[in-house]
Amino acid sequence: MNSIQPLNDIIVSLSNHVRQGAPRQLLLISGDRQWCQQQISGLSCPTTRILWIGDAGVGLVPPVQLKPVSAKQTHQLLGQESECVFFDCWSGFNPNGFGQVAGTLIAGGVFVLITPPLSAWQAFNDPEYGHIAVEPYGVADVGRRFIRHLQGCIGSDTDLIQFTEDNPLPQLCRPTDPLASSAGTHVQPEAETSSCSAPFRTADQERTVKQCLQAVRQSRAVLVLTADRGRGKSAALGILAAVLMRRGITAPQPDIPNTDSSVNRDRLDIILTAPSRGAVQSVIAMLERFLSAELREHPRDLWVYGQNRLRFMLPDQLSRQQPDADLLLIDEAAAIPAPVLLSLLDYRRVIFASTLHGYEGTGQGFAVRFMPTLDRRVPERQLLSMQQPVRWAEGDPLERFTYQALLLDAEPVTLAATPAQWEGVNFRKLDRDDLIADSEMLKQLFGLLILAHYRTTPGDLRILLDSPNIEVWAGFSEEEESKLVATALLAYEGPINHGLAEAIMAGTRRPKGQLIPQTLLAHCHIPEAAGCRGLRVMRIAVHPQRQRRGIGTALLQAIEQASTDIDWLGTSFGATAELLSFWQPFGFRLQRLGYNRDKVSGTHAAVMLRGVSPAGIVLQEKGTEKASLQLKKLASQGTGQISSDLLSLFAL
Ligand SMILES: CC(=O)SCCNC(=O)CCNC(=O)[C@H](O)C(C)(C)COP(=O)(O)OP(=O)(O)OC[C@H]1O[C@@H](n2cnc3c(N)ncnc32)[C@H](O)[C@@H]1OP(=O)(O)O
Ligand SMILES: Nc1ncnc2c1ncn2[C@@H]1O[C@H](COP(=O)(O)OP(=O)(O)OP(=O)(O)O)[C@@H](O)[C@H]1O
Repeated sequence: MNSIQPLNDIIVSLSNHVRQGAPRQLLLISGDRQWCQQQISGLSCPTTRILWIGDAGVGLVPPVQLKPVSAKQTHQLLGQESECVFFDCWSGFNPNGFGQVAGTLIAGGVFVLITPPLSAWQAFNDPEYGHIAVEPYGVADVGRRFIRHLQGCIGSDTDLIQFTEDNPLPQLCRPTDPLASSAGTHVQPEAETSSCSAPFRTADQERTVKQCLQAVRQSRAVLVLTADRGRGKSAALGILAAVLMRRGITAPQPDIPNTDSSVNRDRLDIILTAPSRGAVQSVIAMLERFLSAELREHPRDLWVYGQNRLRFMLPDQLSRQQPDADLLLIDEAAAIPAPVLLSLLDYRRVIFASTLHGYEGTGQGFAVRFMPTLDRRVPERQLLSMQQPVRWAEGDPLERFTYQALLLDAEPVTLAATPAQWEGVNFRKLDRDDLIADSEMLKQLFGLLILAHYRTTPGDLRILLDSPNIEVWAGFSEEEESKLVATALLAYEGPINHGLAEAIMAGTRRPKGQLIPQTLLAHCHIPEAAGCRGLRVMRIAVHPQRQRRGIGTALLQAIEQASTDIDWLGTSFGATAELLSFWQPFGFRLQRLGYNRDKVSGTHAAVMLRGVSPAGIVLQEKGTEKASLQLKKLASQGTGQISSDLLSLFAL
C-alpha cells in the first residue's frame, strides 16, 4: 500500500489553505513503526515552514529536507510560525514541547501527530520514561496514565483526523480543498478576521495598542493586559514600544507607527521584562519590523532608536536595581511571582501583560495572588483583554485539543463563601488510576497546583500521574466530598546505595531526583543521609478561599501519621518570610540554603527537614548544625549575597 501520495497532497495544499481564519487540523498517523516511517519517508515538503519535532536516532527518520528539533528544545521556536508540524511520538511525548510547538502553527496549518498504534501506545517504551523515572526506579516502573489520558482525548475528539493502516486518508487528500472540508469546520474568509489596519493583525490588537498609547500619555498609568495564548499580546507590546520610541511618550499618538518618522526630542527609556529573554521574541520582532534599519541593537539587550532606548532585564535584576524608566513593560507576568511584580509598582507607568492559560505559569494564579493586592494598591489600574486569536480562528480544533490534553484551563472549583468557622476536611492519599478516570477531579487538582506555583508546566502533569516515586494527597470538604480544598505532591527519596552515595559525595555523580539525600550528601557531607528514607513535599497548596485555617498544617499531619515507613519529611522551596512561618512551626529545620538567587523570583532555595524516626531526627540535627555554620559564614562574609533579613528568619 502506498500512502505517501495523500500525505504529500496535504502538505502541497497547505500553500493554498494557510490563511487567516482557517482552522488548524490535527492529523493523527498511528501504526507500527515501519508503517509510520513509510508514510513520511517520501514527503516532498514544498514549504520551508515545516517543523519536525523528534530526536533523530531515537524516533523516526525525518525526510531529508527537515532538520529535527528535539521536543526539549522547542522553547527556541517560541515566536516563530509554521505551516505544518510533525510531532514524532516515537521520540517520546514531551508535554511542554507539544504545547510550545502547537502555538507556532498558523491558521490553516496541519499538526501531524505520529504515534504507535493507539491500542499499543501504553505498551510502547516511550523515551520520555527515562526522564520520568528517578533512582532507583527503571522505565518499567513508570505509569502509563498520561498516555491513557491522551488516548481518551484522541478518542473523544470528533475533529481529529485519524490515519491508520486500516483507515487510510480518504477524501481529505483531494488537492482541491483537503483541509477545509475535512473538519466540518467553517473556514472564515480573510475579510472576516482582518477588519483592522496594518500593522495590526486583529481589531482587538489595534484597540489594545491605542488604549495603551492613550493611557501612557498620563504621568501615572498601570495597565493589566490579559489574553489566552496567541492573541498577539506580545506583538502588541512591541508595536506600542515602536510607536513610543518613534514619537516619544507625551506626543499625541497617531493610529499606526509607520506613517510618520518624526523623532521626539526628549529621551525615552523603556524597560522590558519577562521570565526569560526568549519570551519577548515577539516584542523585539515587532520593534525591529517597525523601526527597521534605524533601530540599533547594542550588546546586553539594549535597543536604541534616535535617543530613545529599550532595555530588556530579567525580573529579579530589575526588582533589585530598579533603574529609572518612563515605561515598564512586563510580558508573561503570570510566570513571575506576585511579590516581584508588586515590587515593580513604583514605576510610574507599568503594563502587565499575561497569558491566561499558558504552558508555563498561569493567569489564574496571577488573578488570585497578584490582582487583589494590585486592586488595593492601585485602584485606578486599567484592565484590558484580547480575545481574537492572531494565528488561528476562534474555536480552533487544535487549540481545543491542546487545552484538553495538557489541562491548560484547569482551575480549582469555586467554593462557597468562606465559612465563618472551621469546616471539616477529610485527607487521604489518592489512587492515581482513580484520578485519571475522574477528569473533573484531575482538573481541580492540577488547577490548584498551577494556581499555587508560578512554575507549574504540563510536564508536571505527566510526572504527577506517572512518576513511580510520587504520592498525591488531597483534602476534601466534609460538606461536599467532591470539592477539593487542598493537595500535596510528595516524592519518596532514599535510601541510596553505598557506591552511589560515595560518588555523590565525591561529586562524580548527580542522579536524577533524590534532591534531599543528594543535598545532604554532596553539600552538607553527611554520609548518614544515604541510609534514610524520606518523603519530600514537592508541592503543597490550599485552596485560596480556605488558606490560614490550619488546613495546610493538618494535611502535613495526616501525611506524617500515615507514613510510618519514613525517617524524615522534607521540603525545598524559594525561601520567603511567609513560607518559613508555615514550615518552621511544624518542626521543619533548615539543612541548606542555596547561594544563587532564582532569576525570576529572587528567592534562595531552602532545603528543610523534620526527622520523624530516631535515625531521621539524628539526620535532621546534623543537617541543622551544618546549616548553622553555613548561615554564620554567610553573615560574617557580609557580601550581601544573601540578605541579613533572610538569614535572621531561620530558627535553628
Ligand atoms: C514546597 C512547596 O510547595 S512551598 C509552596 C507552598 N505553597 C504555596 O505557596 C501555595 C500558596 N499557599 C498555600 O497554598 C497555603 O497558604 C500554604 C500551603 C502555604 C499554607 O496552608 P494554610 O492552610 O494556609 O496554612 P495554615 O493555616 O496551616 O498555616 C499555619 C501557619 O503557617 C503560617 N502561615 C501560613 N501561610 C502564611 C502566610 N501566607 N503568611 C504568613 N504566615 C503564614 C502562619 O503562622 C499560620 O498560622 P496562623 O494562621 O495561625 O498565623
Ligand atoms: N501585528 C502583527 N504583525 C505581524 N505579526 C504579528 C502581529 N501580531 C502578532 N503577530 C505574530 O503572531 C504571533 C503571535 O503573537 P504574540 O506572540 O504576540 O502572541 P501572544 O498573545 O503574546 O501569544 P503567546 O502567549 O503565545 O506569546 C507571533 O509570531 C507574532 O510575531
